[in-house]
Amino acid sequence: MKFLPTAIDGAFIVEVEPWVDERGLFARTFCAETFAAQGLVSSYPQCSVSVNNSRGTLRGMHYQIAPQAEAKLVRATRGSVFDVAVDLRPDSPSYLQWASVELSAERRNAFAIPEGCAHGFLTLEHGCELIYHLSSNYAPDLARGVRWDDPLFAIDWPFAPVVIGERDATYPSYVRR
Ligand SMILES: Cc1cn([C@H]2C[C@H](O)[C@@H](COP(=O)(O)OP(=O)(O)O[C@H]3O[C@H](C)C(=O)[C@H](O)[C@H]3O)O2)c(=O)[nH]c1=O
Repeated sequence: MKFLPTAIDGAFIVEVEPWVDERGLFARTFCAETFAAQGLVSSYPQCSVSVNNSRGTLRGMHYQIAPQAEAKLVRATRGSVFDVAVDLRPDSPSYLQWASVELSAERRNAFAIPEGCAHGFLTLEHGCELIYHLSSNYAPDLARGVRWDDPLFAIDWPFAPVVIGERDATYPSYVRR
């Protein structure tokens, strides 16, 4: 695996290094020891799948607050998405900055996002599926969100969402801490 740094401190794009032969390929997508050596969370007790029917579906920007903040390892297993994280850690050198990566089933890449960052994505084609590895259990009472179009972050989305849920469309503007 290759770990590519991003604009967010502690967030990395994870690229696979496949072994290719006449049968196809095999690639390692996670290794606790390697992730820990990279300073990444190496334990993900929950995994989830996200199925998105239409191109232009936006989910986010979500995060959980302490004591169940989530580190996330996100990958696309069908299609491709514009995947985004925003740093909401006031003590971080990249506070309020965002980073994006095109995750796709074809590239088999992933986005490793630390605790304290909001996450969201915009699907770039119909029928996109994502797999999430999460470092904390789901805690709806601790779930929070920020606006995908908050001018404070100024995320440069490739195009406006076509499908977005009521909750995601109505988060309040973020207040700098
Ligand atoms: C996130 C989650 C949801 N649920 C239940 C709660 C709802 O009844 C249903 C749909 O949840 P929600 O609308 O919050 O799903 P998304 O909008 O896709 O949320 C996710 O999308 C953004 C982009 C993320 O980064 C998070 O992983 C997560 O917040 O699944 C669970 O049971 N467990 C979970 O971990």
